[in-house]
Amino acid sequence: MAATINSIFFNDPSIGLLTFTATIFTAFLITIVIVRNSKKRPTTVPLPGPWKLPVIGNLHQLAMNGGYSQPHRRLSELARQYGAADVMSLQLGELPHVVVSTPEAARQVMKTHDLAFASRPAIFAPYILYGGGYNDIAFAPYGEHWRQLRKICTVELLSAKRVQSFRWIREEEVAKLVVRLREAAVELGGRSKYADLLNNNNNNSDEGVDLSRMVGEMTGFVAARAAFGTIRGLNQALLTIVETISDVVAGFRISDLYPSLTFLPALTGFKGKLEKMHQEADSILDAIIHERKSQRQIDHKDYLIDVLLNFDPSQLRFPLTMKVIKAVILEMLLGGNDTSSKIVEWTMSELIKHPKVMQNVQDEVKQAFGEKGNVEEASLHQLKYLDCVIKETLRLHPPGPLLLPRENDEKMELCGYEIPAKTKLFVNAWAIGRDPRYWDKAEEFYPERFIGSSTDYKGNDFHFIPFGAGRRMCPGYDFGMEVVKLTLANLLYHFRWELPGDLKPESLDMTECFGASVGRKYALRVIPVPVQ
Ligand code: HEM
Repeated sequence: MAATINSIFFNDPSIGLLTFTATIFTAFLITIVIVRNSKKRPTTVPLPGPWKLPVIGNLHQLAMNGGYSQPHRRLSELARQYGAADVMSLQLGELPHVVVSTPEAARQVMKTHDLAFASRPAIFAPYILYGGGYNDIAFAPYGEHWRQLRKICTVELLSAKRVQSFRWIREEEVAKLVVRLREAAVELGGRSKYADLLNNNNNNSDEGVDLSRMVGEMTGFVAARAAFGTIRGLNQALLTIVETISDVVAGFRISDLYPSLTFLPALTGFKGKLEKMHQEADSILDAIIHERKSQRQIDHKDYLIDVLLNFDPSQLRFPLTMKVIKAVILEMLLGGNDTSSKIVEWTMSELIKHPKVMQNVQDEVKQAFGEKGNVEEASLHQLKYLDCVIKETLRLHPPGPLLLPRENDEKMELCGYEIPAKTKLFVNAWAIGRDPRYWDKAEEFYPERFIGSSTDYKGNDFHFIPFGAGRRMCPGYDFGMEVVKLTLANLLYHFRWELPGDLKPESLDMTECFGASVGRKYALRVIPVPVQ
C-alpha cells in the first residue's frame, strides 16, 4: 500500500507538482489562521488611563476641575489628555472602572458585546431603597428577574398603546401648567396682556417665574397619575426618595467606591437614613395600593399599578411580589419625572439663548395650530422642526450623560484591550454627542443639522445615544418624549419668553448640576408673555 502511494505521488511528475502546490497552499492557510487567531487573543497591552495613587486610585484626578459635579466633562477631558478616547481605565477607590467615549467603542459595548456588558454594578442606595434587594429594573443585575421585569415593562407598562392611553392625563396636566403660567404672567404685571385689564402695575418682573420648578412639578404629576391615578400619594417622602436615587445613581459615593468597607454606610449614618426613607415610602405605597384596589372597582381604569397588581400569574416565571411591584412603581416615578422635565428645561434655555431658532420653531407651532386656541397631541407629528430642536438639545444635554453603569461578569476583550471581570463601565454619551469627527461644529446649538437626517435616538446610531442602546436601553423613551413634545409645543404656542431684568440671551448661565439626570444648576427664571 505504501509503495503504491509512493509511486502515485512521487513517480508521476504532474502529481508531484500538484502535491507540492497543495502543501504550500495548506501551509499558507494555516499561517493565516494562526495569525488571525493570535490577533483575536486578548492583548497584554495595558489599558490607557491616568496614573493612579495607592488607596484612592484616580479619585483625585476625577475631582479636579469640578469633576465631582460634572463627571461627564471631567472624564471626557481625562480621556483626551491620556489619548484614551476609545477606552480609558480608571481606578476609583478600590474598583476598576472603564469609560468609553467614542461611537465605535460604544457600539462594541452595546451591540457587539451587549450581552457580556448587560449587567449592572452593585450600588448601595437603591439596594436599600428598593426594599433590601435590586427588586427594580434599572439597577437589577442581568438575569431572570431583570428579564421578566423588562418584558413586562416593554410589553405592558411602557408600550406604545399604554403610552397613548395616558394622553388625557398629559393633556390635562399641560393645560393646567399653561393656566398657571398665565396667572403668573398676570402677577408679574406690566408685561402681560392682562396687565391693563387688572390695572396691575406692580412690576416685579425682575425675578420671572421659576420654569424649572413648574415644569418639574407638572411632569411629576403626569408620572404619578399614570402610575397610580392620583397625585395625592406624591408627597415629600416619595419625592425625596426619587431625588436620592437620582443623586446616587452613578455610584460615585464612597460606599460604592469602597464596597469592602461594609461598616462605612452604617458608621456615617447613610444606611439608617436610607432605611428610614424606605420605610416611609413603603407605607405610602401600601396606602396607595390599598386605596387603588377599591377605587378600581369604581373607575375600571388601568394605571400602571393596576397592570402590575392584576398581572396574569400564568404568564410569569416568578411571582410579582409586593416588594417588586413597589420597586417598579418607584422607578416609573423616577424615570417619568426627572428626565422629561430636564429636557424641557434645557430646550427652553437653548431657545432663549438662540432667538432666531426660537422664532422659527414658534412660527412652525403657530402654523400648525393657528387659531385653534390649543395644541392637540394628535397633531404633534406635524412639528418636524421642533423634533430637530429636541434632538439637538438631547445631543448637547443628554439627561443621563454617562447612561447607567454596566458591568461584565467575566474577563472580556474590548477594542483590543483586556477588561477584567467585574469592571464598572461607563459610556460617556455626552462626549459622544460632541465628537467632532461625527458632528460638524459640535459645540454649537444648530438644530438644522437634523433636517433630512435619519439620525435618531432609538439606539441604532451610536454617535447619538441619549437613551442608551442594546438590551439595557431606556424602555421609557416614548412615555417621556410625548410629555416633552406636548409641553414644549404648548409653551411655544401660548407664550413669548423674555429674560428678567437686563439679562441678555447670550449671558444666560448654562452651568449643569449632575445627578441621575443632569439639569441646570440655577433654575431657569423667565417671563412668560401670553400671545394667544
Ligand atoms: C424622556 C427622557 C428619558 C431619558 C433621556 C432616559 C434615559 C435613560 C438612560 C440613558 C437609561 C440607561 C440606558 C443604558 O444603560 O444603556 C435609561 C434606563 C431606563 N429608563 Fe429611561 N429615560 C427617560 C425616560 C424614562 C421614562 C419616562 C421611564 C419610565 C416611565 C424610564 C424608565 C427607564 C428604566 C426602567 C430604565 C432601566 C432599563 C434597564 O436597565 O433595563 N425612562 N433611561
